[in-house]
Amino acid sequence: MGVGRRMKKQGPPPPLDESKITMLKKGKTGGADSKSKAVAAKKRRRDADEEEPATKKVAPKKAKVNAPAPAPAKTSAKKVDSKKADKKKPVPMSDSEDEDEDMDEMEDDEFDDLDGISDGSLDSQDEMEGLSDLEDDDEDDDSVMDSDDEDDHPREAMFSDDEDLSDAEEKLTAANIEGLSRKLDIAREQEEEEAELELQEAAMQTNIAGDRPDVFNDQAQAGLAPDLQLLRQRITDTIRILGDLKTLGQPDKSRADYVDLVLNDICTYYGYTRYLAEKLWNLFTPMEAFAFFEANETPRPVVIRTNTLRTNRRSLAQALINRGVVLEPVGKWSKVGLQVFESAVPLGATPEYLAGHYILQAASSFLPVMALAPQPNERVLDMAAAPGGKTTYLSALMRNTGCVIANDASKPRAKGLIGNIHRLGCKNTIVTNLDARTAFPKAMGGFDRVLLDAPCTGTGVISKDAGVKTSKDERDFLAIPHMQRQLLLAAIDSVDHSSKTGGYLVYSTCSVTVEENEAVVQYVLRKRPNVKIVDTGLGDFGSPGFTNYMGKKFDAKMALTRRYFPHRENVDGFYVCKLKKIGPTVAAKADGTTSKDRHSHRKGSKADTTDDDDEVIDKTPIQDEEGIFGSTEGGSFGPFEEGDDAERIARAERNRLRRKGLNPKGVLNKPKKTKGESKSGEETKKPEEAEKSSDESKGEKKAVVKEAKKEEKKTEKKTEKKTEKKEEKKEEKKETVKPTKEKKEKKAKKAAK
Ligand SMILES: C[S@@+](CC[C@H](N)C(=O)[O-])C[C@H]1O[C@@H](n2cnc3c(N)ncnc32)[C@H](O)[C@@H]1O
Repeated sequence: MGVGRRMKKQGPPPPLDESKITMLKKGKTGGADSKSKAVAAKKRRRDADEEEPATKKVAPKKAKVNAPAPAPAKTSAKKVDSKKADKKKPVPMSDSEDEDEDMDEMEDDEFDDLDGISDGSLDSQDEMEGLSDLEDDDEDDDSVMDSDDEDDHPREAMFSDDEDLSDAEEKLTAANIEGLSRKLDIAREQEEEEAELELQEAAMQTNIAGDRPDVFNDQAQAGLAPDLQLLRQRITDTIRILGDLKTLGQPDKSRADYVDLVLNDICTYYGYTRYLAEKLWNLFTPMEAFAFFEANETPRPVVIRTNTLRTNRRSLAQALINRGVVLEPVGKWSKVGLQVFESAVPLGATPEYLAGHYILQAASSFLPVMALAPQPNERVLDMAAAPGGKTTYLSALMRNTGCVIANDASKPRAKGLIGNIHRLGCKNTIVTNLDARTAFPKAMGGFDRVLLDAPCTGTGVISKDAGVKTSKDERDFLAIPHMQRQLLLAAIDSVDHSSKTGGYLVYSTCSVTVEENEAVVQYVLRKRPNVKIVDTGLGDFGSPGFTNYMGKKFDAKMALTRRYFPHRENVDGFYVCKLKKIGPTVAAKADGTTSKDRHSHRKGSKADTTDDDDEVIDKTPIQDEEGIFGSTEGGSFGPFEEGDDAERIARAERNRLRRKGLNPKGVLNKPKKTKGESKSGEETKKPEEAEKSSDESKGEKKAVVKEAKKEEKKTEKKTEKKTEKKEEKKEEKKETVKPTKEKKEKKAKKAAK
C-alpha cells in the first residue's frame, strides 16, 4: 500500500477536540496524568464493548499468524448519533450565567481603566464595512479578557464555556445545512475507520497462548522492492509481539532484536532515517509510536484564527459560509479558532482574508500565546516572531495597546512578518531584525512578558514537511538545542521580574524531542535559579511534560509543561512551557563580585552599566517551598557548560563523517567554496530546510566545523613535529655512520700502502 492509498483509507482527520484524547500514554513519560487517562480510556472502551455486541470482524491479516479473536466493537453509527446528540445539547444556562458574572467582576476589578482601549478596538472595527455587530464584539472582547489571571483559576479562565459557541453553531447549521450534512457523512466514515482501527488495536493486544509469529522469517527477497503491505503487516505484528514478548516472542530473540527489526521496517515504510526513527520511537510505547508515525502521514485540519482587532468569530463564520466554506468552531479551548472542512474558495485570497479578518494558523500555535496571556498596556517581546501568527495574536489579545516588539533574525522572514502585521491591523507592534541571542536584553529589556517560539528541528510538523524525516541528523540535534538554550537564557534576562502585571515568559517549539524541550528548560533552570516553572493555564488539553526520560530525571514541575501530539490531539506536535521570573538575574564578574540586575532599562536603573562581556550566571539563592529552584538533585540531564557543547558537537561531527566512510580531516579541511558555488553531495541543504534551522543554525554548524578544524590543525602540528624529530634522528644517524666510513677508507688506504 502506498502512501497515497494510506491517506485515502484514513480519510480527512477528525475535528479537534480535547475529548478525543484516548491514546494510551507511556509509563516512562512520568507524566502526571498519563496513567489515569490511559485507565479511563481503557475503561471507556471496555464499557462500550460490554454495551454493544460485535458487528464487525477483523479478518486474519496473514495466513501465517493465527487470527486473534474478534473483539467486540462500538458501531460507528452509534458514535455518530451520540456525537449529534452532544452537539444539540444546549450549553447549560447556569454555566453561562456564572461566566457572565465572572466577566462582569473581572471588568470591574481589573479593567476599569481600559475604556479607551475598547474604543480603540471598536474604531478599527468600524473601519470595516458590514461588521457592526457591537454586541458580538463585546463578547469577543470579554473572551480576550478572561483568558488571563492564570495564577488564580487558569482552567476556568481558559476553558470556560464559549458564550458564542452554541449560538454560532445553531446559526451555522441553518445557513450551512448542506455542507454540514456532508461533513457528518465524512465524520461517519471517519468513525467507521476509527472503529476498525480500534478493532485492529484490540486484535494486537489480544494475547493468544502458543501464537508466536516468526516475523524474522518474513524478510523480503533480497534485491526486490519491499512489499509495503507485507511490511506494514510485519510492523503491526512486531509491535504486537513487543506488547507481550514473553508469550509471543521467539525464545531465541531478544527485545532488542524485535526493536531493531521494527525500526528498520519503519524506516523503509515511512521513509525516516534510522537515527530519527529511533529518537521518535523512544518517546512512546511501541503501540503509540506506531500511531505517531501513522499520524505524520496525514495532514492536520485546516484552522483559521479570527482577528478580533477587525471582526468577531460569528461574523467571520457567517461571511465565509456565504462564500461556500464549511467550518465550525475549533473546540471549546479556543474562542477565536475555526476549523475549515471544505472551501469553495481559496482561503488565502478571500476578501475577508485580504481585509485581515483572519489568519491561517495551526491550532497548536494558538497555545503558547494563550499560555503567555498578555495583558493590555504591557510591554511584550516576541523573540522569534516571523511570519507573525503569534505576534498578531498577542497584539489582538492586548487590543492594540501597550507594545509588542516582534523580532526575527531572518530579514526575508521579517518582511513577511511586517506584511501580516499590516494586514491584520496591529498598531502596537514594532518589528526588529536582530539575533535575539545577543541583542536582548542588551538592546532592550525589562519586558512584562516574553514569548520565545524557538527555531527547532520541526519533528512535530512532519505531516507538513516530510523533509524532516531525512534531513535532521545528529548535528542538528546538538546545534539546535544549543541555540535554543542561548535564546531562552536571553529571554529570561529580558523579563522584568518586578513587573506588576507580568514577569512571565513562554518557551515553545514545534518539535517533540526531549533535547529541544524539557532538556532545554532543565538547563536554564540550573543556569537561572531566578525562574520557576508555572502552570500554562491550558488545562487538561495536551499531556504533561516528561519528568524523567530514559533514566534521566527532570525537575518535578516539568509536569506542568504541556506536550501536544498529532496522534493524540490531532494537532501539530508542540511543546509549551511557562516560566515566572521571581528575582533579578545577577551578572558574575571575573573577580567574583556581582553587579545588579542588568534588565532594568525601563526604569533607567544604573544597573544597566553591567559589563556585557561578563557571563551572566545567576547566583541569587532564591528558594521556594521545596528548596532551591532548578536543583537537579538526582538528575543527570541538565548540567553542562557552553564549552562542553562545542566539544560534543565537534566530536559528533567527526564521528558522523567517519560513519559515512569519509575522512574527517579531508572533509573538514576542504577550502571554503565561494558564494554561489554548489556544495557537494550530503552537504547540500534544501532551501526550506535552511529556512527552518535558520541562518543562525548555519552559524552553529560553521562553529562546529571551525572547532573541528582547530582540533585537526593541532593534530597536524603534532604529526609535523614528530616527522621533524624523526628526520633529525636520521641526520644524526647519518653523521654517526659517516666517521666509521671514513675510518674504513683510511684503514683500506693504510693497508694498500
Ligand atoms: C518557529 S519560527 C517562529 C514562528 C513564529 N513565532 C510564528 O508564530 O509565526 C522560528 C523563527 O526563529 C527565527 N530565528 C532563528 N534564529 C534566531 C535568532 N537567533 N534570533 C531571532 N530569531 C531567530 C527564524 O528566522 C524563524 O522565523
